[in-house]
Amino acid sequence: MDDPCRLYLITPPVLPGGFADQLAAALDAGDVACLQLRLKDAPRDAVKRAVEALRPIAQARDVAFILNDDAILAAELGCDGVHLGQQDGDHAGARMLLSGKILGITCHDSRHLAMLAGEMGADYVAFGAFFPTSTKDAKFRATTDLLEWWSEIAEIPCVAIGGITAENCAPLVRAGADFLAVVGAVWNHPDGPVAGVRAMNAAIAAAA
Ligand SMILES: Cc1ncc(COP(=O)(O)OP(=O)(O)O)c(N)n1
Ligand SMILES: Cc1nc(C(=O)O)sc1CCOP(=O)(O)O
Ligand SMILES: [Mg+2]
Repeated sequence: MDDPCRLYLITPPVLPGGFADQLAAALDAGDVACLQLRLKDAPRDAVKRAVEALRPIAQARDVAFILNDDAILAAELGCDGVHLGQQDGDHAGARMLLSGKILGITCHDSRHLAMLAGEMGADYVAFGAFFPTSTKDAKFRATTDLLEWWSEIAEIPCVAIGGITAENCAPLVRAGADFLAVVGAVWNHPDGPVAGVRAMNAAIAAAA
């Protein structure tokens, strides 16, 4: 049997006050495979301080701590890996720098980019956006046939991202997504992030 689909949590783009406590409670609320720190446009020092505060919270719970965009900082600060987009520098260099750590690569809606990422040694490929999202101005739209195709031909896990919620995730799970990456479904959940993690886990389990 295939490994079950799991939740991949990404931080809000700007961290609110008291975020460390919110994060600990969210990670204690249910299964979370990875936490990605994604602070767009924050100065390097602020990212560094956030890694130092949040990495121990994730790692103490066996949640892989992934840094967005910056392979050098990820290596320097003891992160479990890095997530790189197509404009985020040298993927092959990051693979060498972070040997033994997790390297995830954004592949948008592209089979070609996914094949290249796989050949280069990525630990996962990410496809998206699957749904409209207010978290970022997503320029690409992916569909479930991409997840079905990738699951058929590749051993490397795939992540689905973009506008995913407990209400709309079932087709992605059934199409073979190994991970569902979310921001808003957890941090903007009307009943708070603990309820968001519980709702996502319940929806993933129900879809499987
Ligand atoms: C798991 C995951 N998938 C995709 C992305 C998007 O990465 P990128 O295209 O580099 O865009 P930014 O996140 O840097 O705005 C991601 N971060 N995580
Ligand atoms: C960071 C990111 N990358 C995307 C892509 O399509 O590559 S969509 C996205 C935003 C994910 O946030 P939410 O779960 O709130 O939609
Ligand atoms: Mg990026």
